[in-house]
Amino acid sequence: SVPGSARRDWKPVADAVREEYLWAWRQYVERALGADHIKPISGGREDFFVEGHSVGLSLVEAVDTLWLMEADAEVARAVQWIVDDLDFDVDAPFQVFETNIRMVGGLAAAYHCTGDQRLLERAKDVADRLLPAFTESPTGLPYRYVNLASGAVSDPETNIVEIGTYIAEFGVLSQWTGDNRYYDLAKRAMRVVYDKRTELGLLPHDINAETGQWRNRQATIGPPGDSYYEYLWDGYRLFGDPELKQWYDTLTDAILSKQAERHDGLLWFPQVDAFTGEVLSREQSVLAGFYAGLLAESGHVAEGRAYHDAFTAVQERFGVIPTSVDYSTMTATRVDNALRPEFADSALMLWLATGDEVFRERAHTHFENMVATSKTNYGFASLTDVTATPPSQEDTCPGYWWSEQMKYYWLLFSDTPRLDYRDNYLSTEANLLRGARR
Ligand SMILES: O=C1NC[C@H](CO)[C@@H](O)[C@@H]1O
Ligand SMILES: [Ca+2]
Repeated sequence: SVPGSARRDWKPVADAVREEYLWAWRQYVERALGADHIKPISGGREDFFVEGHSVGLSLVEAVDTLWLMEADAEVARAVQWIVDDLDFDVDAPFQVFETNIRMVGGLAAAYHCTGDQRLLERAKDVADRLLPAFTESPTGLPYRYVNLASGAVSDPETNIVEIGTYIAEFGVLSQWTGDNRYYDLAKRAMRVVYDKRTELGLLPHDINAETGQWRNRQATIGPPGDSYYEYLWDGYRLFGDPELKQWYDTLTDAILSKQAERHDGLLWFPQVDAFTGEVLSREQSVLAGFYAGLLAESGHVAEGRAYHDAFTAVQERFGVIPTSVDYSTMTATRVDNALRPEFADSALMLWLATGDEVFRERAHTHFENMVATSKTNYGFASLTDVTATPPSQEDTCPGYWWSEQMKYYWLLFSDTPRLDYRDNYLSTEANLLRGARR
């Protein structure tokens, strides 16, 4: 670690993060309370899951972040809205994966931080409405959509992210309620996928939930492969399940030996044919950046550092990392960026794993560039073109902004007493499910 004298005082940066966040929260409460999204340029409201029916997504995503920032009056306001106005009895199909990581996860984190039993009840309520997607499936691979009121399921044409990103949220529900159904259904879906790995130990990413047949050949650690791998490790970390660790290690060894390559001295993870190993694409999604943190957390620190170095080169080139780049030419293949948090996610994970100040410096740049390009009238806006001067904004702010990068910056710079920095767990949506210090 850095000798005391060289260690920078990050408190002013922590104060700036908290000030920006509480300013954005005030705009949301005044103009869009209960909306899934605020429209940050116009101050309007926007639905995320179902057109015409918001379920307070940004508010639910914000609760644990507000709590970690010791904004207790704002926490109380948010909890009051959840108790009084949040209703999941909506006769419409909700995407099972997004509803889990955002709503189940957000409510579970709010309960973990506040201890308010009513929040656990709401987390269980919405999780129970998702279960038919698993129990109605002939293979155990969940359907993509479920009607929260009728339980009708739909869309078996799914992928390993939407099949395998449940065990963290479902597992703590099983732990906190004593009902193992949640854990067992989440783990079974992961096992079915793992048992279909190819001879090379790689996974394609698209699969039919009714037939169990792969629908593509490409393997990726980016979307829609990413959080399947993440949750194998997370399930082991949270619940000590040795099978999940064995599955994770087997797949990760295959990825590191067959799905990684050096280019201009930087480490990258191309898309490859899962059956032959042939490189199919050298495009890298900004979402793949989470993998640097996962590698570091799971004992592959050198590779994690090297992959974060690669994305740092992209951040240094573009200022704000484009949605995807071709790393063989370092050109943007998609110039937008929907306020994606992954670079900051893995910066926090790498800092926790190594104590190396360089990750706080990189995250500080990420924060400053985000404020400089996304801040607008009533909040922070996604960007439609990071290469424009100035970058052009879109009148929308994604729900994960309230849960992810602002929380990562706060934890990196504040040294808040509300987090156990040695033993904690943040889900793929940065929902705090372990390590709150009340
Ligand atoms: O796992 C996820 N994928 C996409 C979003 C962030 O880019 C967010 O919902 C979450 O981090
Ligand atoms: Ca994530």
